Amino acid sequence: MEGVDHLAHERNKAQFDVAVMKAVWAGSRDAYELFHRFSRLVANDPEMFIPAIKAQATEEQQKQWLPLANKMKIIGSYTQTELGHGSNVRGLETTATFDPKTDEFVLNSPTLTATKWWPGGLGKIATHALAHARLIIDDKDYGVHGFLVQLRSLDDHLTLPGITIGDIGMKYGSGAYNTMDNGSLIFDHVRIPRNQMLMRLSQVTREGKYVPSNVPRQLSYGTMVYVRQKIVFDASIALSRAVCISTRYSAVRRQFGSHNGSPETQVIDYKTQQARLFPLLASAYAIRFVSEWLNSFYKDLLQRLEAKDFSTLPEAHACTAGLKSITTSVAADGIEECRKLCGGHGYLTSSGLPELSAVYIPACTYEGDNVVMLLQVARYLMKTISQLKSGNKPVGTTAYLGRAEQLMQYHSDVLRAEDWLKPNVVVEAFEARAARMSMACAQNLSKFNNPEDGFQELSADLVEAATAHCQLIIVSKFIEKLQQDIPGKGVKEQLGVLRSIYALFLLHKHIGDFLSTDCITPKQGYLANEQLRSLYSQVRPNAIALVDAFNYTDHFLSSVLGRYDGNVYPKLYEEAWKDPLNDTSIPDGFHEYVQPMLKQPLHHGRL
Ligand SMILES: CCCCCCCCCCCCCCCCCC(=O)SCCNC(=O)CCNC(=O)[C@H](O)C(C)(C)COP(=O)(O)OP(=O)(O)OC[C@H]1O[C@@H](n2cnc3c(N)ncnc32)[C@H](O)[C@@H]1OP(=O)(O)O
Ligand SMILES: Cc1cc2nc3c(=O)[nH]c(=O)nc-3n(C[C@H](O)[C@H](O)[C@H](O)COP(=O)(O)OP(=O)(O)OC[C@H]3O[C@@H](n4cnc5c(N)ncnc54)[C@H](O)[C@@H]3O)c2cc1C
Repeated sequence: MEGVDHLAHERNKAQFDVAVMKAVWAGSRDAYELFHRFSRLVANDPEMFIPAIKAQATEEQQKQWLPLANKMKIIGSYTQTELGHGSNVRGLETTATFDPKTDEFVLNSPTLTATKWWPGGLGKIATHALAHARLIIDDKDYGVHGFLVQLRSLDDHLTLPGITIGDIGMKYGSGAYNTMDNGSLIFDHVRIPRNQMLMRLSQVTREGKYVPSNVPRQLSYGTMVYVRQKIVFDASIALSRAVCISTRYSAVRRQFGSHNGSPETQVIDYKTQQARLFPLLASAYAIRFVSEWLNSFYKDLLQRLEAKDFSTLPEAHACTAGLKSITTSVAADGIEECRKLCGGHGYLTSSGLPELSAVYIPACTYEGDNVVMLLQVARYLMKTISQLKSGNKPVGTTAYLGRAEQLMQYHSDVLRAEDWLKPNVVVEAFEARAARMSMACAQNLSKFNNPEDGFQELSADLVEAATAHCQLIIVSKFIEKLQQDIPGKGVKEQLGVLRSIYALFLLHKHIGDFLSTDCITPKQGYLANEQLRSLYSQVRPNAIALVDAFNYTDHFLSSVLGRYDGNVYPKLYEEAWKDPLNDTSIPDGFHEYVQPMLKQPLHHGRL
């Protein structure tokens, strides 16, 4: 039935002010208003190229290139990865050799594996590339630097001499990511003026002298820090979108449990459905709040960099790399779980979930493979621990390691299930687990003569320690969020329930870590699980309102199952009838191929 809200009875159960929760989810009332207006107007517009120019170009270069890029007079592609190397940026093979006679750089791809491979926009549309290449002067290799290279004519869009470009072909699934022209590029001695090397961090003079910067060389990786923190925000959108679909559908879908003609049970009332769905709902909120914090940390970093204060750069790298890894993995796995939570209909394109999954899963790989990113966090943790001996007091997200001695003595004092609702009880357990896992790695590393050998050998443990550290950050930031003044009837209470679900679900999932590090006893683990079950019951009446608070339009969700009005079945049927296969009752090829088979005479005794 059109116009009827089939989920109204669910919305009436809500015990909190949904309008206020919408503003909390959006970040502020203003952000909510803005999102509300614009989400109805615009689609996602991924940035690549422009942040890199801002980070790596001199002011003069920015004045020349940014207006062109902003006004779309040129279209840029962030061209870093090659066929042979993606994670190992220092291993890139493309060369940019300085020619002092002509005051130019000569870009060249010396091997097949030096072919640029993957950059978005490169295959068909980009006019320019921010190409990463090894700077060579007088046969000396100065490592990877960024160069602005024109690829195609601005008159007829044909590729310029010495440049071979193609699209790298179809990607996973048949979905929207295939509309992105990820490309391949070979340079054959392509010349560009010297001033097209991005020279904010280091310069090459007219005489061919390399002038290294007096700022950390890691600043050249600044674009990745910027994009990774944006990806954390995107993870909250992708996961919440899938959770919204599967929560609404779980309230509509009924299976079993009818007594004397009463309606069957809504699948959202099955405890197994709740135990799979509600941690994802809580994770969406948790990722949202940590992304809010990460963004403010990043803005603070930018202000410091302006003032030549580089002190928080290593932490910013560790946080953006680690949170990018954890949140994209949770979102990608969560989307797949949401598909399963919708049963068979979840596999239909019209559910919106297969498309969302196919588009989202590469987030675990692009902008840094998730395992490689966690290894970067582990390096940061090991470095922090190694500096404890010299009296360096860690700050920020590693401050707890400064209390390592105390945390090594910690034993949880939880006696009753409700004790697990206390934020300090949860934080202490997560801190102790993370500290003990990192300290154990550091201790094992010290047994190796060569630290790099040790790092390789222990890398699986190091990844787990880094995971524990990142989960501690997310739990802590959720708790800090709730220390803010949040108005609105019941809003803070609901967020408190979600915070506890998020933390206790992680504890349940990683119970092996908590037990093997002796932070909690098996009995305390059991009590945490008992508390978790009761939290699921508390979230149940609010589930629909909590996903309504994401404020997603039906257009944005693109899902028959996730419709706001819950009118699923008629729309599912209607959608199926739009399939071109249903345009005719007899399929193409039937008369040529199938009918002759059907008309073959049956021989006696055999088919
Ligand atoms: C249905 C419709 C649906 C619609 C939804 C639509 C949604 C669509 C969304 C689409 C978005 C698409 C976007 C795609 C963008 C992809 C772009 C890319 O992948 S571009 C390509 C991206 N490519 C990648 O991400 C490559 C990944 N690889 C890397 O990042 C690096 O090579 C590495 C870090 C792994 C190693 O590097 P290496 O040099 O060997 O490093 P060492 O270990 O030797 O460390 C040296 C020192 O540097 C330090 N440091 C390191 N990094 C940073 C940093 N960022 N900052 C600061 N510092 C950093 C490090 O801590 C260490 O410090 P210290 O100890 O000395 O103090
Ligand atoms: C959809 C998509 C869009 C992209 N867009 C762009 C773009 O616009 N511009 C651009 O330049 N690039 C782009 N990329 C490339 C992307 O950044 C790289 O693919 C990514 O950084 C991973 O690098 P890789 O492919 O070399 O993986 P590899 O490093 O080869 O990873 C393969 C396996 O090796 C493991 N591994 C690698 N190193 C280590 C290590 N040190 N220790 C332990 N395990 C390790 C990884 O965990 C992984 O399991 C894109 C990629 C995709 C999928």
